[in-house]
Amino acid sequence: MANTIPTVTLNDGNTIPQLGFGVFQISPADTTEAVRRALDIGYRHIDTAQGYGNEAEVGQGVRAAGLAREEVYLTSKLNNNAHRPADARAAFQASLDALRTDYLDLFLIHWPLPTRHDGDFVSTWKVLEEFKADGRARSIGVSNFQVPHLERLAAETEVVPAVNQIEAHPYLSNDEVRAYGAKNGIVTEAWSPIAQGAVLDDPTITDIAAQLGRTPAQVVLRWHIQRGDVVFPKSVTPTRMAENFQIFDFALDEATMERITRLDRGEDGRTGPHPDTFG
Ligand SMILES: NC(=O)C1=CN([C@@H]2O[C@H](COP(=O)(O)OP(=O)(O)OC[C@H]3O[C@@H](n4cnc5c(N)ncnc54)[C@H](OP(=O)(O)O)[C@@H]3O)[C@@H](O)[C@H]2O)C=CC1
Ligand SMILES: O=C(O)C(=O)[C@@H](O)[C@H](O)C(=O)CO
Repeated sequence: MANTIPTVTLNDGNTIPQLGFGVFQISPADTTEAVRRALDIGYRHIDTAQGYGNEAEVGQGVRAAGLAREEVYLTSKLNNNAHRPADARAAFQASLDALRTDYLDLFLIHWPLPTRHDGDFVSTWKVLEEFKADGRARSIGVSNFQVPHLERLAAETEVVPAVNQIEAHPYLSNDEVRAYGAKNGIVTEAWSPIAQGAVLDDPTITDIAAQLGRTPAQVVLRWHIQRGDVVFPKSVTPTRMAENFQIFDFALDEATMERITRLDRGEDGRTGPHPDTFG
Protein backbone atom coordinates (compact mmCIF):
# COMPACT_ATOMS: atom_id res chain seq x y z
CA MET A 1 0.00 0.00 0.00
CA ALA A 2 1.48 3.38 -1.00
CA ASN A 3 1.82 6.03 1.71
CA THR A 4 -0.33 8.66 -0.04
CA ILE A 5 -1.82 11.49 2.06
CA PRO A 6 -5.59 11.73 1.45
CA THR A 7 -7.37 15.05 1.21
CA VAL A 8 -10.61 15.96 2.94
CA THR A 9 -13.16 18.15 1.13
CA LEU A 10 -14.42 21.11 3.14
CA ASN A 11 -17.93 22.62 3.00
CA ASP A 12 -16.67 25.44 0.75
CA GLY A 13 -15.32 22.97 -1.85
CA ASN A 14 -11.67 23.43 -0.94
CA THR A 15 -9.57 20.43 0.06
CA ILE A 16 -7.15 19.97 2.95
CA PRO A 17 -4.43 17.31 3.38
CA GLN A 18 -5.64 15.04 6.19
CA LEU A 19 -2.16 14.90 7.76
CA GLY A 20 -0.15 18.01 8.54
CA PHE A 21 2.66 19.19 10.79
CA GLY A 22 1.97 21.24 13.95
CA VAL A 23 4.42 23.82 15.23
CA PHE A 24 3.09 24.72 18.71
CA GLN A 25 6.02 24.93 21.16
CA ILE A 26 8.66 24.87 18.44
CA SER A 27 10.89 27.82 19.22
CA PRO A 28 11.33 30.40 16.45
CA ALA A 29 15.02 29.42 16.30
CA ASP A 30 14.10 25.80 15.49
CA THR A 31 11.03 26.37 13.33
CA THR A 32 12.58 27.10 9.93
CA GLU A 33 14.57 23.88 9.99
CA ALA A 34 11.69 21.81 11.42
CA VAL A 35 9.32 23.03 8.69
CA ARG A 36 11.91 22.56 5.96
CA ARG A 37 12.54 19.01 7.16
CA ALA A 38 8.83 18.22 7.43
CA LEU A 39 8.28 19.39 3.86
CA ASP A 40 11.30 17.36 2.76
CA ILE A 41 9.73 14.25 4.32
CA GLY A 42 6.55 14.95 2.37
CA TYR A 43 4.22 16.90 4.67
CA ARG A 44 2.33 19.58 2.71
CA HIS A 45 0.24 21.14 5.49
CA ILE A 46 1.55 23.30 8.35
CA ASP A 47 -0.54 24.36 11.35
CA THR A 48 0.66 27.50 13.13
CA ALA A 49 -0.95 30.38 15.06
CA GLN A 50 -0.25 33.98 15.88
CA GLY A 51 0.18 32.87 19.47
CA TYR A 52 2.97 30.42 18.60
CA GLY A 53 5.29 33.31 17.70
CA ASN A 54 6.80 31.43 14.77
CA GLU A 55 4.78 32.42 11.69
CA ALA A 56 7.75 34.23 10.08
CA GLU A 57 9.91 31.14 10.54
CA VAL A 58 7.18 28.90 9.09
CA GLY A 59 7.27 31.08 5.98
CA GLN A 60 11.06 30.83 5.89
CA GLY A 61 10.81 27.04 6.18
CA VAL A 62 8.49 26.85 3.18
CA ARG A 63 10.87 28.97 1.13
CA ALA A 64 13.90 26.97 2.35
CA ALA A 65 12.21 23.80 1.11
CA GLY A 66 12.12 25.31 -2.37
CA LEU A 67 8.39 24.78 -2.69
CA ALA A 68 5.98 27.15 -4.39
CA ARG A 69 3.46 28.75 -2.04
CA GLU A 70 0.53 26.87 -3.58
CA GLU A 71 2.17 23.51 -2.87
CA VAL A 72 1.82 23.97 0.89
CA TYR A 73 -1.42 24.25 2.86
CA LEU A 74 -0.97 26.94 5.52
CA THR A 75 -3.21 27.48 8.55
CA SER A 76 -2.92 30.21 11.15
CA LYS A 77 -5.17 31.37 13.98
CA LEU A 78 -6.34 34.66 15.43
CA ASN A 79 -4.97 35.47 18.87
CA ASN A 80 -7.40 35.78 21.76
CA ASN A 81 -6.36 39.41 22.32
CA ALA A 82 -7.44 40.43 18.79
CA HIS A 83 -11.17 39.65 18.69
CA ARG A 84 -12.27 43.25 18.21
CA PRO A 85 -13.00 43.75 14.49
CA ALA A 86 -10.27 46.36 13.90
CA ASP A 87 -7.76 44.27 15.85
CA ALA A 88 -8.73 41.13 13.94
CA ARG A 89 -8.20 42.87 10.58
CA ALA A 90 -4.77 44.15 11.64
CA ALA A 91 -3.74 40.81 13.16
CA PHE A 92 -4.76 38.87 10.04
CA GLN A 93 -2.72 41.15 7.78
CA ALA A 94 0.21 40.81 10.22
CA SER A 95 0.01 37.02 9.80
CA LEU A 96 0.14 37.35 6.01
CA ASP A 97 3.09 39.74 6.29
CA ALA A 98 4.98 37.48 8.71
CA LEU A 99 4.46 34.45 6.49
CA ARG A 100 5.24 36.59 3.43
CA THR A 101 2.19 35.39 1.56
CA ASP A 102 -0.90 37.05 0.17
CA TYR A 103 -3.32 34.35 1.30
CA LEU A 104 -3.84 31.68 3.92
CA ASP A 105 -5.45 28.37 3.06
CA LEU A 106 -7.25 28.38 6.39
CA PHE A 107 -7.64 31.00 9.12
CA LEU A 108 -9.27 30.18 12.46
CA ILE A 109 -10.57 31.95 15.54
CA HIS A 110 -8.21 30.27 18.01
CA TRP A 111 -10.49 30.21 21.07
CA PRO A 112 -14.10 31.39 21.44
CA LEU A 113 -13.45 33.68 24.40
CA PRO A 114 -11.48 36.88 23.86
CA THR A 115 -8.85 37.97 26.36
CA ARG A 116 -10.58 41.32 26.50
CA HIS A 117 -14.12 41.27 27.79
CA ASP A 118 -15.44 43.57 25.08
CA GLY A 119 -14.82 41.17 22.21
CA ASP A 120 -17.32 38.62 21.00
CA PHE A 121 -16.75 35.66 18.70
CA VAL A 122 -19.85 36.40 16.61
CA SER A 123 -18.62 39.85 15.53
CA THR A 124 -15.11 38.38 15.14
CA TRP A 125 -16.47 35.65 12.87
CA LYS A 126 -18.12 38.28 10.66
CA VAL A 127 -14.66 39.78 10.14
CA LEU A 128 -13.29 36.38 9.10
CA GLU A 129 -16.16 36.23 6.59
CA GLU A 130 -14.63 39.38 5.02
CA PHE A 131 -11.25 37.59 4.63
CA LYS A 132 -13.00 34.69 2.92
CA ALA A 133 -14.96 37.04 0.65
CA ASP A 134 -11.84 38.96 -0.46
CA GLY A 135 -9.87 35.75 -1.04
CA ARG A 136 -7.13 36.37 1.48
CA ALA A 137 -8.39 33.35 3.42
CA ARG A 138 -9.37 30.49 1.12
CA SER A 139 -11.26 28.87 4.00
CA ILE A 140 -12.23 30.06 7.46
CA GLY A 141 -12.94 28.08 10.59
CA VAL A 142 -12.89 28.00 14.34
CA SER A 143 -10.96 26.26 17.08
CA ASN A 144 -12.00 25.11 20.53
CA PHE A 145 -15.66 25.85 19.84
CA GLN A 146 -18.17 23.89 21.90
CA VAL A 147 -21.64 23.03 20.58
CA PRO A 148 -23.34 26.16 22.04
CA HIS A 149 -20.68 28.37 20.39
CA LEU A 150 -21.33 26.67 17.04
CA GLU A 151 -25.09 27.00 17.50
CA ARG A 152 -24.72 30.75 18.06
CA LEU A 153 -22.68 31.09 14.86
CA ALA A 154 -25.32 29.12 12.96
CA ALA A 155 -28.08 31.39 14.27
CA GLU A 156 -26.32 34.74 13.84
CA THR A 157 -23.90 34.49 10.88
CA GLU A 158 -23.80 33.44 7.22
CA VAL A 159 -20.77 31.23 6.60
CA VAL A 160 -20.60 27.80 8.26
CA PRO A 161 -17.06 27.21 9.63
CA ALA A 162 -15.11 24.85 7.38
CA VAL A 163 -13.39 23.23 10.36
CA ASN A 164 -13.45 23.15 14.14
CA GLN A 165 -10.01 22.41 15.61
CA ILE A 166 -10.48 20.78 19.03
CA GLU A 167 -8.54 18.68 21.49
CA ALA A 168 -9.11 15.02 20.61
CA HIS A 169 -7.17 11.81 21.23
CA PRO A 170 -7.93 8.38 22.72
CA TYR A 171 -8.29 9.81 26.26
CA LEU A 172 -10.65 12.63 25.08
CA SER A 173 -12.74 11.44 22.14
CA ASN A 174 -14.74 14.73 22.21
CA ASP A 175 -17.48 12.93 20.29
CA GLU A 176 -20.33 15.31 21.10
CA VAL A 177 -18.55 18.24 19.41
CA ARG A 178 -17.37 15.96 16.58
CA ALA A 179 -20.94 14.73 16.01
CA TYR A 180 -22.26 18.30 15.76
CA GLY A 181 -19.56 18.98 13.17
CA ALA A 182 -20.37 15.83 11.18
CA LYS A 183 -24.07 16.72 11.13
CA ASN A 184 -23.45 20.31 10.07
CA GLY A 185 -20.65 19.94 7.51
CA ILE A 186 -17.82 21.09 9.80
CA VAL A 187 -14.65 18.99 9.55
CA THR A 188 -13.00 18.18 12.87
CA GLU A 189 -9.29 18.81 13.27
CA ALA A 190 -7.87 16.94 16.29
CA TRP A 191 -5.24 18.86 18.22
CA SER A 192 -2.69 17.19 20.48
CA PRO A 193 -3.53 13.97 18.59
CA ILE A 194 -1.15 11.88 20.70
CA ALA A 195 -1.97 13.94 23.84
CA GLN A 196 1.59 15.29 23.75
CA GLY A 197 2.81 11.70 24.26
CA ALA A 198 0.52 10.82 27.20
CA VAL A 199 -1.33 8.05 25.35
CA LEU A 200 1.72 6.32 23.96
CA ASP A 201 2.44 4.17 27.03
CA ASP A 202 -1.14 3.01 27.39
CA PRO A 203 -1.14 -0.84 27.52
CA THR A 204 -3.92 -1.10 24.93
CA ILE A 205 -2.00 1.11 22.52
CA THR A 206 1.34 -0.64 23.08
CA ASP A 207 -0.36 -4.05 22.71
CA ILE A 208 -1.93 -3.06 19.36
CA ALA A 209 1.35 -1.55 18.20
CA ALA A 210 3.23 -4.77 19.03
CA GLN A 211 0.63 -6.90 17.23
CA LEU A 212 0.81 -4.76 14.08
CA GLY A 213 4.56 -4.11 14.10
CA ARG A 214 3.88 -0.36 14.23
CA THR A 215 4.76 2.30 16.80
CA PRO A 216 2.23 3.55 19.37
CA ALA A 217 2.19 6.99 17.71
CA GLN A 218 1.44 5.44 14.31
CA VAL A 219 -1.45 3.43 15.79
CA VAL A 220 -3.00 6.48 17.46
CA LEU A 221 -2.58 8.71 14.40
CA ARG A 222 -4.08 5.99 12.21
CA TRP A 223 -7.09 5.81 14.56
CA HIS A 224 -7.67 9.55 14.02
CA ILE A 225 -7.37 9.19 10.25
CA GLN A 226 -9.93 6.38 10.16
CA ARG A 227 -12.29 8.51 12.30
CA GLY A 228 -12.08 11.03 9.45
CA ASP A 229 -10.39 13.81 11.41
CA VAL A 230 -7.52 16.00 10.22
CA VAL A 231 -4.33 15.75 12.35
CA PHE A 232 -0.99 17.56 12.56
CA PRO A 233 1.32 15.95 15.13
CA LYS A 234 4.23 18.09 16.31
CA SER A 235 7.79 16.81 16.61
CA VAL A 236 11.23 18.32 16.39
CA THR A 237 12.78 14.83 16.27
CA PRO A 238 13.54 13.83 12.68
CA THR A 239 12.90 10.10 13.21
CA ARG A 240 9.51 10.85 14.81
CA MET A 241 8.58 13.28 12.06
CA ALA A 242 9.19 10.49 9.53
CA GLU A 243 7.42 7.91 11.70
CA ASN A 244 4.31 10.08 12.08
CA PHE A 245 4.15 10.53 8.31
CA GLN A 246 4.11 6.75 7.65
CA ILE A 247 0.50 5.98 8.54
CA PHE A 248 -1.16 5.45 5.18
CA ASP A 249 0.24 2.00 4.40
CA PHE A 250 -1.74 0.06 7.01
CA ALA A 251 -5.23 0.01 8.49
CA LEU A 252 -6.90 -0.79 11.81
CA ASP A 253 -9.81 -3.22 11.73
CA GLU A 254 -13.14 -2.32 13.32
CA ALA A 255 -12.47 -4.21 16.57
CA THR A 256 -9.13 -2.45 17.01
CA MET A 257 -10.69 0.95 16.33
CA GLU A 258 -13.27 0.17 19.01
CA ARG A 259 -10.61 -0.92 21.54
CA ILE A 260 -8.94 2.47 21.17
CA THR A 261 -12.21 4.40 21.27
CA ARG A 262 -13.05 2.69 24.59
CA LEU A 263 -10.02 4.39 26.19
CA ASP A 264 -12.01 7.65 26.34
CA ARG A 265 -11.89 9.25 29.81
CA GLY A 266 -14.26 12.09 28.99
CA GLU A 267 -13.39 15.40 30.66
CA ASP A 268 -10.78 13.62 32.85
CA GLY A 269 -8.81 13.01 29.66
CA ARG A 270 -8.54 16.68 28.73
CA THR A 271 -4.92 17.89 28.76
CA GLY A 272 -5.34 21.50 27.60
CA PRO A 273 -7.48 24.43 28.80
CA HIS A 274 -11.29 24.18 28.77
CA PRO A 275 -12.86 26.25 25.95
CA ASP A 276 -15.66 27.51 28.21
CA THR A 277 -13.21 29.34 30.46
CA PHE A 278 -9.94 29.89 28.57
CA GLY A 279 -9.37 33.21 26.93
N1 LIG B 1 -6.02 24.97 18.44
C1 LIG B 1 -5.45 24.77 19.59
O1 LIG B 1 -5.87 25.31 20.63
C2 LIG B 1 -4.29 23.86 19.69
C3 LIG B 1 -3.68 23.43 18.54
N2 LIG B 1 -2.61 22.60 18.59
C4 LIG B 1 -2.02 22.16 17.30
O2 LIG B 1 -1.89 20.72 17.31
C5 LIG B 1 -0.52 20.40 17.07
C6 LIG B 1 -0.17 19.09 17.74
O3 LIG B 1 -0.45 19.14 19.13
P1 LIG B 1 0.69 19.22 20.26
O4 LIG B 1 0.09 19.84 21.45
O5 LIG B 1 1.89 19.81 19.69
O6 LIG B 1 0.92 17.72 20.68
P2 LIG B 1 1.12 16.29 19.96
O7 LIG B 1 0.00 15.41 20.44
O8 LIG B 1 1.36 16.43 18.52
O9 LIG B 1 2.44 15.77 20.69
C7 LIG B 1 3.68 16.42 20.57
C8 LIG B 1 4.63 15.79 21.59
O10 LIG B 1 4.79 14.40 21.32
C9 LIG B 1 6.14 14.10 21.01
N3 LIG B 1 6.11 13.18 19.86
C10 LIG B 1 5.76 13.48 18.58
N4 LIG B 1 5.81 12.38 17.81
C11 LIG B 1 6.18 11.36 18.62
C12 LIG B 1 6.42 9.98 18.38
N5 LIG B 1 6.27 9.43 17.17
N6 LIG B 1 6.81 9.22 19.44
C13 LIG B 1 6.94 9.76 20.67
N7 LIG B 1 6.73 11.06 20.96
C14 LIG B 1 6.36 11.86 19.92
C15 LIG B 1 6.81 15.42 20.68
O11 LIG B 1 8.17 15.40 21.09
P3 LIG B 1 9.41 15.98 20.20
O12 LIG B 1 8.95 17.24 19.55
O13 LIG B 1 10.44 16.20 21.26
O14 LIG B 1 9.77 14.90 19.24
C16 LIG B 1 6.02 16.39 21.55
O15 LIG B 1 6.51 16.36 22.88
C17 LIG B 1 0.22 21.63 17.61
O16 LIG B 1 1.57 21.66 17.20
C18 LIG B 1 -0.64 22.73 17.07
O17 LIG B 1 -0.38 22.91 15.71
C19 LIG B 1 -2.14 22.13 19.79
C20 LIG B 1 -2.68 22.57 20.98
C21 LIG B 1 -3.81 23.47 21.03
O1 LIG C 1 -1.37 25.39 21.03
C1 LIG C 1 -2.38 26.07 20.97
O2 LIG C 1 -2.93 26.31 19.89
C2 LIG C 1 -2.97 26.59 22.20
O3 LIG C 1 -3.99 27.23 22.19
C3 LIG C 1 -2.23 26.33 23.46
O4 LIG C 1 -1.22 27.24 23.54
C4 LIG C 1 -3.11 26.45 24.64
O5 LIG C 1 -3.60 27.72 24.66
C5 LIG C 1 -2.39 26.15 25.89
O6 LIG C 1 -1.86 25.08 26.02
C6 LIG C 1 -2.37 27.15 26.94
O7 LIG C 1 -1.73 26.64 28.07
